[in-house]
Amino acid sequence: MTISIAHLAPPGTYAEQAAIIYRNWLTQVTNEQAFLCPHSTIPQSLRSVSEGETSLAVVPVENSIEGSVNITFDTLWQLNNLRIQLALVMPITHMLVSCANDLATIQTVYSHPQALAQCQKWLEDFLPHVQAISASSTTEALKVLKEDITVAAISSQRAAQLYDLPILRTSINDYPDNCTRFWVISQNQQPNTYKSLKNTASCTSIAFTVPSNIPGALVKPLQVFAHLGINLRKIESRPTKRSLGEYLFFIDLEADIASPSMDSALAELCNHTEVIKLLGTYNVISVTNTSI
Ligand SMILES: O=C(O)C(=O)C[C@]1(C(=O)O)C=C[C@@H](O)C=C1
Repeated sequence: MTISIAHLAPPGTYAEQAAIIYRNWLTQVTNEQAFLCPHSTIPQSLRSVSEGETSLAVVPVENSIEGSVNITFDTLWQLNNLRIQLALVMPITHMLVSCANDLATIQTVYSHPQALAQCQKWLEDFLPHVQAISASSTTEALKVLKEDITVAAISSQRAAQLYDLPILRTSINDYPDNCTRFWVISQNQQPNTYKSLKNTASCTSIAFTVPSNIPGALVKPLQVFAHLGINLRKIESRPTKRSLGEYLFFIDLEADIASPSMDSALAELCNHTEVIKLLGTYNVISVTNTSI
């Protein structure tokens, strides 16, 4: 079987880098060949898995400076047949890439909105008068840089090398320990091939809506976890998009779905939620750590 892995295009994105790291691991442990499938957007990457065009997608979920990648959460809620297989935490070090000789020449900086936000203070301090323009990825604007020395992009060192472009400033992210969490997503009902080798998962992610906008509507589902001693790692709300002030909730829990306490929690949660979706049970690994 040949495995295909969808990720955000074009070449050089951080999502591609995460997909390459995951592919190398997969080939090493399963002996299966895997190839990368670039897609123009994160929703397109996820839809390609949902529709069976690709086996897997590697998508960004959360950044240590800027927080959640909302489009990933919104798309996962909309598509019903996807499961998280693994989480990868990857260090992110942004470069200012440009053919200009100095900062004074630059008039425009392009990057993905997440990357622009991760370098917001640096941009205010060192390029206060430039126009920051959102692009569909950190590498989208790199192809125009050789034609215009007034333009810069925020990208990775690997991307600068791939496009043979000079780096004007290194490590421009506002906090040095910047990192992004990616999820490896497959269709549900997959064998454990795509997961880490450990027998138990350290994390389970779910999403739900609550029955109505009444006092205690969110407390009740949260109390289920408190009573069963299940620790919450993260909670995120997103608008349902149906009406203003109506939310759905994404929760990461520190427990394997197969544990007895999670079994009880899921049964109990059905009494306090309107729609509930299991997003996956998986392990979290750091890509600097080779122990997956
Ligand atoms: O544009 C890219 O290079 C991406 O892979 C997207 C993305 C993101 O959406 O968070 C991934 C990691 C970084 O946090 C910045 C951008």
